[in-house]
Amino acid sequence: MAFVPRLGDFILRFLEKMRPSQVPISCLQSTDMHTPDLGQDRRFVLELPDSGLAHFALCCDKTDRGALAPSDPRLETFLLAPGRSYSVFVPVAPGSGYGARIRAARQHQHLIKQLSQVPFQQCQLRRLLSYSPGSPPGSTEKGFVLWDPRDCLETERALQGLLVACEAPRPHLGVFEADLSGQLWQRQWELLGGAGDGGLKPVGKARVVPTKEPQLHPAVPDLPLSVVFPSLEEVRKVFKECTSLIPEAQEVLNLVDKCPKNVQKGKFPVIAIEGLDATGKTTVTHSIAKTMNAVFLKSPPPCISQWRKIFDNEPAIIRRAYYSLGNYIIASEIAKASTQAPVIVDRYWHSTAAYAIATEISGLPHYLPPAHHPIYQWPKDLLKPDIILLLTTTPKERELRIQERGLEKTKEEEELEVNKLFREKVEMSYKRMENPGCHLVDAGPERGEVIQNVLDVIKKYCTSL
Ligand SMILES: Nc1ncnc2c1ncn2[C@@H]1O[C@H](COP(=O)(O)OP(=O)(O)OP(=O)(O)O)[C@@H](O)[C@H]1O
Ligand SMILES: Nc1ccn([C@@H]2O[C@H](COP(=O)(O)O)[C@@H](O)[C@H]2O)c(=O)n1
Repeated sequence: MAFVPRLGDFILRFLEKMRPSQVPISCLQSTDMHTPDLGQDRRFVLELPDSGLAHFALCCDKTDRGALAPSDPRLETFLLAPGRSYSVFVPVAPGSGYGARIRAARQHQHLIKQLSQVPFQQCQLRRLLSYSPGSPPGSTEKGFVLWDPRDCLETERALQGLLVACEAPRPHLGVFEADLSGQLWQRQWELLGGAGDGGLKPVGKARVVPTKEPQLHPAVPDLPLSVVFPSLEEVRKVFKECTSLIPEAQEVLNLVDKCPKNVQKGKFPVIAIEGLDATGKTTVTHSIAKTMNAVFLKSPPPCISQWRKIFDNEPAIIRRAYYSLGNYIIASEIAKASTQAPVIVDRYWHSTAAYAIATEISGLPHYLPPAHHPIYQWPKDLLKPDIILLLTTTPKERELRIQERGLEKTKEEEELEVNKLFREKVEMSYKRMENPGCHLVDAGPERGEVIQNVLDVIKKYCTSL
């Protein structure tokens, strides 16, 4: 409660400093907040420190009370923990296309990057997703809760400065607090006007009420529009929107457009090798390519690898589109090569989809889309391999191999190392892929044995050999 006058005072000071003559007095005096009409029924999913998910709505009179769940003490425990919790959202207008979603994704990533630096290094960020039940896919909005354990003015000031400096889409800010009865509320602030107006305006407060957990993680319906694109046409649309922001996107598109479309494989077998990093894919693919006299290919292909770092640093929607396009380029190379010899591919579509699903679905592995969900299907317009092998090994063995190898790691590889749950989600997603699904191979034994096991599986299932 002490926060309210403090935030009000601060905003007064802040706005006065920014534009003394243009401070909208009405904004600064509204300490008698009302419960806003939040219009559409928006719900929120918060990833808790133990990777559980807490679901809530912001309650106004029109909230569907039938959907409310009994109280969830985890929400109070987390959002009212000593210190201060802020929520930040990047809005996306309903029905927006890829352009608006890309801008929102970049804004979200920019905020996350800034909030991992000074003076926020004492703070913690938790993923928060907002969605409207029953709305068409594409309506989820990404945000986060920033928890400042020290509740210090410096954090508050820096956060407001960061948000006020944001171009469109302008983020939404909320601050959590309890009333005297212990009820959890969110106080909401609007960023004012254009860059010249710089400031925040209190717009009201809403009760935080737990809601029932939906059957599917709310990010699932959006996956085909955000990271697991079902066709080349969809990925192209995403990348086309990127060309004005990232010139290299046009270079990638030029290469894709040179490739023949809807290609078919030749008479020789096509084998894809998949697995988490350091499970031995490169070792296996090189060795069996030699044994089988096969052509070795790798996704993403060398012709676009020079831009990989650029796209790896972009938000998921752009990063995944890059890898998807890489798969379509590789497909045309597979088509050509498989008319002459067997083809071995180091990573392909399953890598793109499994990592994407695991990254987008917050919380524990059981929140992943269930087995046989359409998201695990192979894209209809992408050349299918004859067989896909998934190399698996224990986390300990992988760690050993990573240490021994000592190469530079991608951000995702670093995450795999530290985040056991992420690793489990990638592997579980791999195992749920179907049509074609993966044949599992234990990659734990010594190299020779793994390679022999791989060759045995290929011989058993690859009838065209
Ligand atoms: N069966 C094995 N036993 C012990 N070490 C292995 C085995 N297979 C591969 N290695 C070693 O483990 C390290 C990782 O192997 P490799 O590069 O083949 O994995 P990868 O799956 O291709 O990794 P990434 O996906 O990160 O490129 C290498 O140093 C390799 O020599
Ligand atoms: N077809 C692909 C290939 C790779 N990725 C992403 O790249 C990372 C691993 O690549 P390595 O070269 O280190 O094996 C992994 O994090 C994937 O996200 C992909 O998405 N699709």
